[in-house]
Amino acid sequence: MARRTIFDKLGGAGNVRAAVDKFYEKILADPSISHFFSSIDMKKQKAKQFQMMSLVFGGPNEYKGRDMYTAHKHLPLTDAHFDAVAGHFVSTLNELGVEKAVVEEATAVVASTRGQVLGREKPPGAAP
Ligand code: HEM
Repeated sequence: MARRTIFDKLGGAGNVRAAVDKFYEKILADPSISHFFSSIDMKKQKAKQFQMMSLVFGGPNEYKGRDMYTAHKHLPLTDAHFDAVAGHFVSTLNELGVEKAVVEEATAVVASTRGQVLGREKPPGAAP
């Protein structure tokens, strides 16, 4: 039997899209982080986030955006910002009724991006 990816376990593209919508509603309603998105085109951002989530969750690889280091290096982000975003991600999946083990697996993938998002780690293959 083929390995089931997190993308499949979440229920495929429709659910991942629903998760992205809910996730952004939470981010935009959170005054500790919403200002980072004030001049961002959320339609494009959601599309990129969808592609990114599909990719990290083992779904179709259609991600055309920048790596996580390059996408965030101009932003003064702290661990608190990262924790806020990661927290909204977990509550989104919980509210959608995603199984606990799948939430944990998906959260571990998001957690693995912390070093690059906060500028501490460069992407693989980057100049030192
Ligand atoms: C938790 C892990 C995170 C992931 C997986 C993630 C993912 C992404 C992706 C896929 C993009 C689009 C990249 C591109 O335009 O090529 C992006 C851009 C962006 N992210 Fe994140 N992000 C994360 C954390 C954060 C945090 C903590 C913040 C701020 C609170 C943030 C704020 C932004 C902003 C403002 C942009 C747009 C940058 C621009 O176009 O100028 N992200 N992120």
